[in-house]
Formats: sequence, structure tokens, C-alpha cells
Amino acid sequence: MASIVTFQAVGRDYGTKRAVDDLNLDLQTGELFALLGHNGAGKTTTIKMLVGLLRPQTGTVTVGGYDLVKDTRDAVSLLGYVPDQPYLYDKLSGREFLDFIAGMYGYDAKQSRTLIEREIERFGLASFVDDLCESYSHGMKQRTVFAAAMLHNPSVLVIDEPLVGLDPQSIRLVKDLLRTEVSQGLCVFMSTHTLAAAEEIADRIGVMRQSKLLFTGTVDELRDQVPSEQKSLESLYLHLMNSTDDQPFGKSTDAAAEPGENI
Ligand SMILES: Nc1ncnc2c1ncn2[C@@H]1O[C@H](COP(=O)(O)OP(=O)(O)OP(=O)(O)O)[C@@H](O)[C@H]1O
Repeated sequence: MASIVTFQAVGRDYGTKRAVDDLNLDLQTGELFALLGHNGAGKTTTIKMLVGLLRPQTGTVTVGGYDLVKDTRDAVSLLGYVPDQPYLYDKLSGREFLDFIAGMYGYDAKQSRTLIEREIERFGLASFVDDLCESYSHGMKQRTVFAAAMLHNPSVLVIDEPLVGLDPQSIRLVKDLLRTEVSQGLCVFMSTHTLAAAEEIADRIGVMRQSKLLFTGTVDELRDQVPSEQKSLESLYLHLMNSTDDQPFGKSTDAAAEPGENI
């Protein structure tokens, strides 16, 4: 099966600082991938290259076979993006904001109304969608931005820290919704510091440290490979982070590795 997202030998610096180094990763449709890593590991830089906000200096990123640099429009049309700091227009209501987004995607008024009603239902926005965005809590903003990102039925949803600032009910809603959409073929790429959530909902995780992807695979594969007494994702993650080797399993990481294979 062809991968929906590919990173091939992707690198990006800020001045003399290497933020992402030789990143190779493939994601499939119907997969939820969670990228973990300490502050400054390179997760947001990776996400910005995936959604077309930053150009890789080396290598290529493709979505649905389209190169993010050469075929930006086609690639971006397949993507939905939820940034870590949700941005809305204060003086628009949530409904007006969603209508604006629908217009940007070229939907006519009737189509827009139908899609917006679907998103209001899906993300439970009804009680505040007609209020001005300036009155929203962080969680309300985040849910509205999720709705905007899903409005055009993207093939890939990219989320930077999806659960920060959400109350327990909203966290449950977002987790359940992501799993439902993934079961219907959506590919989700998310970065997170919430290890328990990654363990609960991700099909595969990636662990990044100091610009390098050290591990990709399932949590069970990580358990098999890390000689740690404690087998919670938190202890496995901390073991990897504290390892002194750049490639703690002796080989470069590659998402295409077979389950159980050393990576
Ligand atoms: N605009 C920038 N200018 C200079 N350096 C930057 C810039 N953005 C990020 N960096 C540096 O690049 C590295 C990777 O940063 P990035 O934001 O991708 O990490 P992150 O894993 O998303 O971190 P966090 O979990 O804190 O969000 C860090 O060392 C950071 O200081």
C-alpha cells in the first residue's frame, strides 16, 4: 500500500542550529502516529514542514504523492492542521469563522451550511458557536479549530499538542473522534507530551531527541527493545531519552521496518 505521507532524508536548520536531521518516515492511511520528544527535540519544525509552513533544506516531504514544495496546493488540499496555539478571529463568531474557512475551500453557501452543521454536531459547538470567538475558553477555541481543520474532509490531520488545555470531557471527545476517523481511513500525525494519551490512542509512536528520530514502532515493540525494568511508556520514553547513544538500537530508524524488527 502506498504511503499517504513520506519524509525522505529531511533536514532543517535555524542558522547553525540543526532542528531536524535526516528524518525518514512513512505514514499510512488509517493510522494514528504520535511523535514524542522533549522540548526543542524538533517536533514542531517537523510539523511545520509537513503542513508547508517551512521548507526542508534537504530531502522531500510528500502528501498523497504530492511534494510539499513543488506541488504545495495539491498537497495542502489533502491536509488539515491544528496548531498548538489555536488562532481564531476575535470579532467573528465560530460559525462565521467556519463559514470563512468553507469559502476558502470554494464551497458554495449550501454546501458550507451542511458541512458547518456536521462539524458543530461532531465537536459539540452548538452552545457557543454563535458567540464571538473572543469570549471562548482555550478548549472552545481548540474545538473550533479542530472543526475548521476537518471541514474539507482531509486525508491527513496534523495536530500539534492536541490535548493541552482541554477539560476531561473535551479530551475524551477528541480521543474518541480521532479513533473513529482513523478507523474510517484518516491518517493522523500528532505531536504530544501526553504519554498516556499516546499509549491509549496511537497505532505507532515516534521518539525524537535533539533533531533525530530515535525510534518508530508500536509501544509493544518499544517494550521488546528497551532493556527497562519498568514497562510503562513513560519509563520506556525516559530510558530512551537518557540513553547516550544517538541510535540506541544500533540501526537507523525507518517507519517501514517490520514489526518486531530492530530499528
Ligand atoms: N524560529 C526559530 N529560530 C531559531 N531556532 C528555532 C526556531 N524554532 C525552533 N528553533 C530551535 O529548533 C529546535 C527544535 O525546535 P522545535 O520547536 O521544533 O522543537 P519541539 O520538539 O517542537 O519543542 P516543544 O516541545 O518545546 O514545542 C530547538 O532547539 C529550538 O530552539
